[in-house]
Amino acid sequence: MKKIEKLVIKGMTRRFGDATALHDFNLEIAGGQFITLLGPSGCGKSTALNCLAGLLELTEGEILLNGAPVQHLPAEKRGFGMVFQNYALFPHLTTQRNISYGLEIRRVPRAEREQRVRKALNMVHLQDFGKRYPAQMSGGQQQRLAIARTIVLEPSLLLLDEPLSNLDANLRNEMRIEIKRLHTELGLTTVYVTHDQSEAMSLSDKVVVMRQGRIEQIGTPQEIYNRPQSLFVARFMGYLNQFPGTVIGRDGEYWLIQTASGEQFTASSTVAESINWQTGQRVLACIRPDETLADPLPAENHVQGHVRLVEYVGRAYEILVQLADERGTQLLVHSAHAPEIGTPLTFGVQPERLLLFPDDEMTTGHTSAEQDLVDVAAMRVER
Ligand SMILES: Nc1ncnc2c1ncn2[C@@H]1O[C@H](COP(=O)(O)OP(=O)(O)OP(=O)(O)O)[C@@H](O)[C@H]1O
Repeated sequence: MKKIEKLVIKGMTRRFGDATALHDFNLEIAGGQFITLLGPSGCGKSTALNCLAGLLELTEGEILLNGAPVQHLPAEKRGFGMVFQNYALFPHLTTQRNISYGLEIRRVPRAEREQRVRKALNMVHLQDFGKRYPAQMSGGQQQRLAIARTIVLEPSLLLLDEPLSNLDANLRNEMRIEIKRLHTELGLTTVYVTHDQSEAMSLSDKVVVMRQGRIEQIGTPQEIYNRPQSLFVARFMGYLNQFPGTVIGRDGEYWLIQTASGEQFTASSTVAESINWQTGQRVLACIRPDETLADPLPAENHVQGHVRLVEYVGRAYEILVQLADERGTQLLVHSAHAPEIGTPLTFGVQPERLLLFPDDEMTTGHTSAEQDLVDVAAMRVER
């Protein structure tokens, strides 16, 4: 199979009638990389993957495999392997036959076939399950079989569409490690679709965050996590707390903001347009709950409120803090200690972890699918 040196996707667009499911998708993938497409339901992740796989025709754009266009090739001629969310196993074939089927179609000689099936079974730790039928195996085993069936064909590109979504939390973690191991050991190039940010963070060399059929941000997990370039990406990365303020000045790389109740904070911004911000710019200041500091309290950037709820979330207490502002803002804070309900609480946040985004309709207007995400955040705060 042709190894990937470079896969370049240029202006990939897919429309269904009047609706654009994918718009001007551009991405470069180097051989050996693990790429994740991350975003909420309906943002176009599967459409992008299916276009890459050759299961959907592109309305516009190009896919260049080592410089040669492949967008007009049928799926089977691209040499890519796809693992589907529902596994798509053959129920009437044993594990061995499920794996060997693709090799039979390709007329691989019997001896080589048997040897490759054995190797694939070992690779996914299913060597003792060769004679079982899919219905006789657990969800995790079926998932491993789906992967084995694909990698036995030595695909130049492995495409995985939410492969862990049908598994319970423990198995998901186990299989996540398994997928990364196979990717590394076999030197695969992988494109993985998920709506789970922790999966994207732990697996990827590069994360592509998508929203409404468009790419919102591309970066390493560290870049996406620490330097989200829009409020949408920030929320997706767990910056659930937000409160409004106004820019009142600049201090080197930091911004000085003031809330409606007169408190001042030093904060950062990862948004490119922030270089044009003037005094008076309305902003939303965002903090991840696990980046708030109640004990020890930092020297500056203090927020004061009252404890409304306390919940142990393992390693820390998650505290719902009610601020005294007229908007009734509630924030989630993490602390090593559990305070009494109703008591005052002061916490702080380091200026580089308090991120500012423009507070306008463009950044706060959400589609219904995105609203689900926002609702999840809101639900946590409403408890
Ligand atoms: N065959 C189709 N006909 C019409 N619209 C479609 C079709 N397939 C997808 N869409 C639309 O395109 C958009 C993107 O869908 P897609 O399945 O790519 O999203 P997704 O991010 O993979 O979502 P999920 O995580 O829910 O699978 C959605 O609005 C969807 O309704």
